[in-house]
Amino acid sequence: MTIATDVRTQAKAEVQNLNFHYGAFHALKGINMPVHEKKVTALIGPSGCGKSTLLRCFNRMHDLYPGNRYDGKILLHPDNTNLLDEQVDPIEVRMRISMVFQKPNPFPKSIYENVAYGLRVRGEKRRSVIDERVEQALRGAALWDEVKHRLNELGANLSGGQQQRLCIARALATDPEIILFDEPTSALDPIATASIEELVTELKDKVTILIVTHNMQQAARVSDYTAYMYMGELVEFGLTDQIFIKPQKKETEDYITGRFG
Ligand SMILES: Nc1ncnc2c1ncn2[C@@H]1O[C@H](COP(=O)(O)OP(=O)(O)OP(=O)(O)O)[C@@H](O)[C@H]1O
Repeated sequence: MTIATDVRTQAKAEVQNLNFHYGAFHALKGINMPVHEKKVTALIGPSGCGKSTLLRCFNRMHDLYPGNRYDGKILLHPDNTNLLDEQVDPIEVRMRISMVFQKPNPFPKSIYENVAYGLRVRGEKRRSVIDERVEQALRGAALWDEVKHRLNELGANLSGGQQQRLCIARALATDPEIILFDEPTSALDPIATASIEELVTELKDKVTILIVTHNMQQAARVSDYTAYMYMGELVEFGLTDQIFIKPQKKETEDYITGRFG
């Protein structure tokens, strides 16, 4: 595996010798990779290579199903917490690391309550604090101006692109350190896709981002770093410009240029 990184940026997280099993199936094999702070890292590779599996390790989603097994570490800096440690509460992990899914999935609640949800789970009861955080999160997701007069309407009444921005606002509300995006635009039209891509680029001023995408142009447009995976292994990791212009491995080049995959 080839790792070329920009040493000037700090790692927000580090994947160390990560193996993951779905029962008997060995889905991730010895993954080592930094996740740079306040940068966008794209996970790319052919269908079934393990992109979503890797993403889901970061917020311990796999804990929800029996038979799944992690080995290795994902260290979250600055406190060096190993996110995969059994002693670490997955609920706490999910407060620090939020996820935005492929299909917009607002809760069957109002726009306001969708965004307030994580704060309420955290035990926040002060209405003024919740109001302020909801507005901040909706502004952060570039949705405030479109919804400020209809906060009590159901989230599901919004367009697909707006629903995805609502899910991003919900993810932002708890002030996460990392946001995981799992193919966030694959269910959206080109205009909604462009607005989500623009948002991802703006968000990296505040938060570290990891994004799974099938769309090579999207990876090239939005990410600073790219990881190319194949059959559960990390083949190459580096600055996106380098991976797309001058990859070090032939397998990466074949995938990027469409000769394979
Ligand atoms: N719940 C599961 N149980 C068993 N195997 C699984 C499970 N989920 C995924 N896999 C297998 O793990 C491997 C990696 O799947 P994963 O969904 O991470 O790939 P991916 O790169 O995200 O693919 P895609 O781009 O098609 O979404 C695949 O071989 C898949 O069949």
